Amino acid sequence: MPEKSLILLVGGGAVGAVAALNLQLIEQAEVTVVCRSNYAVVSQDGYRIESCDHGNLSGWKAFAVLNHIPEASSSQPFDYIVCVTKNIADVPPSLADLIRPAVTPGRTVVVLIQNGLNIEKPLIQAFPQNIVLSGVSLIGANEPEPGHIVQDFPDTLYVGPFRNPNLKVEEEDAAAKQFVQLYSAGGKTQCSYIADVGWTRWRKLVYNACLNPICAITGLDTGRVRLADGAVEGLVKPAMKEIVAAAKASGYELPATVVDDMINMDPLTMYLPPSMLSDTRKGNFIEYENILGEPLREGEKLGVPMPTLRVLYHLCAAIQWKNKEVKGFVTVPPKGSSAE
Ligand SMILES: NC(=O)C1=CN([C@@H]2O[C@H](COP(=O)(O)OP(=O)(O)OC[C@H]3O[C@@H](n4cnc5c(N)ncnc54)[C@H](OP(=O)(O)O)[C@@H]3O)[C@@H](O)[C@H]2O)C=CC1
Ligand SMILES: CC(C)(CO)C(=O)C(=O)O
Repeated sequence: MPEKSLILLVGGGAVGAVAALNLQLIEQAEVTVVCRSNYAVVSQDGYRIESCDHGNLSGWKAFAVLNHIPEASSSQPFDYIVCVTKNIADVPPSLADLIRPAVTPGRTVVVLIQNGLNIEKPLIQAFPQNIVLSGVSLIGANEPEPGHIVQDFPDTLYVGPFRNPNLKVEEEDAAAKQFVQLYSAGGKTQCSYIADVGWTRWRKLVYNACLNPICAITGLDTGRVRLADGAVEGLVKPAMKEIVAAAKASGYELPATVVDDMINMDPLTMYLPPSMLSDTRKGNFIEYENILGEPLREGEKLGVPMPTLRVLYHLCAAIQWKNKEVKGFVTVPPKGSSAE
């Protein structure tokens, strides 16, 4: 019997719960899930999962559930820390600070199953001797109430290494392939190794940088955006074409059909709420800096005009600010005071 991989999965929400389930399916891995708002229900009753890949499960439990990040153990270090939180770059703590106590330098492989661009940079800077892997997920999953996970769209995960100049390419590739093997072992999901992480991320951004903010701002799911008067021609396609142009300027040629492919990716009548819409509906912070801000900054730096995305970016920034005020991260001068 090969030894089990010790996995800490941080962020036991919609995608994290399904990832934990996949990783623990055939007991090659011992998965400890770190939860926050759903900790009480998940630790007590387990997850209730309605999944197009796994069927209906009631009371599913990972090996362990925690409400804090554990300290790394010298005798039993984590082989992987799989990060499936929303990556909110403009709200502390940073992901690197969050997971730091559990990371064993030079040993733990950090896996980012998160949307967005340049998300690896702070992690490689914080953990220069650790391999950092990219996980680009095409799942459609939500958590309508704590511990209740609904997965409508099959889990397809593309894994590859973010290149860290301090490490050997062969070791990074081997770690990515090993993780693919672990994730796929249960046979319920599509998980593949993809060497070109940049291309995979830019391709996914054609969807996320455009539909996530448009849905979050309008309150419409992707089916309704497709039905709404003029939204696809006037908003979605112009935004997507700006991402395609920014990708090209960054050295990534995307397929000619990518805009239509992304618009039609989920069936219209699935009425899929992208993760950013789920967040605005719950009053959560949104991942707009990594999903929208970073590709916008990359594109504009290279001289690509991106007027649609710039407007979407500022609308998202205003939504984020509204939530920061609600949650006490910013305060406003008292009404009627002379402050500017
Ligand atoms: N949902 C989807 O269909 C898809 C999502 N993605 C990406 O996957 C990532 C995860 O998304 P998703 O699963 O939807 O997000 P969720 O909000 O459903 O889950 C994130 C989980 O992380 C928890 N969390 C956040 N911060 C901490 C912390 N400091 N300590 C412990 N737990 C924490 C959250 O807790 P709390 O509830 O307290 O906030 C929540 O349970 C994102 O990057 C998203 O863009 C990619 C493809 C599809
Ligand atoms: C595109 C989608 C729905 C999953 O593939 C996603 O990435 C999200 O909800 O953020």
